[in-house]
Amino acid sequence: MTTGFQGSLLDGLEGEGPGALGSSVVRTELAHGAWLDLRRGWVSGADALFERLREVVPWRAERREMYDRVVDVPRLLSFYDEGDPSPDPVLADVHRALDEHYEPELGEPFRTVGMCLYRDGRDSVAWHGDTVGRGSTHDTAVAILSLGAPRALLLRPRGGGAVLRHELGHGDLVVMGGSCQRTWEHAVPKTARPVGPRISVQHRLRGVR
Ligand SMILES: O=C(O)CCC(=O)C(=O)O
Ligand SMILES: [Fe+2]
Repeated sequence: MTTGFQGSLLDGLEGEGPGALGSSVVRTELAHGAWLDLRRGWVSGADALFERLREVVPWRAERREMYDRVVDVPRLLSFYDEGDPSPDPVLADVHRALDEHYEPELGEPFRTVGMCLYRDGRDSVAWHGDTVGRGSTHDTAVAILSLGAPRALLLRPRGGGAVLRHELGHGDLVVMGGSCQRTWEHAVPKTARPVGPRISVQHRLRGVR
């Protein structure tokens, strides 16, 4: 095994790609008009897809200003803008399947694909909402495919309240919808546990980052 995480033995037997969505998607209504959809094990062949993306995606390290210092962003990033070709045919299928399921509800397709590579437990994303652009004022949706080692996605209401925790990995789909980006925050915290790498693939609507 070269992936550094424990892949499922069954993974890939049914062929690679997204499975059904439909009634296999479990929606949880959250407070303040937010909702969260979860579809475990949505993409089969997730190990192979993970390996290909790790190879072919042009991962970038970024530095950001934090208060009076410039710090390393603790994860690698890549961004595919509207119209950019997908780096992998399975990801193109994923995008199509998301649109088939969600466009009737959202009234528009997913347009951009952001990717994060969490190299190990020291990589993370701090509490935030995806509020650059429309997400700060309008309902939106962010659909995230998780590949590789499971990591916790945390959610908390902005006004304070209990933290929700979902371990995501290995082909799981999570979709944050409704007011989630402006009324809740999410994070992938660092962990001291020895964990392998994880890739998250975030699909967003036009004008949302
Ligand atoms: O890696 C994830 O699942 C979340 C990433 C995220 O929140 C973001 O890039 O805005
Ligand atoms: Fe985010």
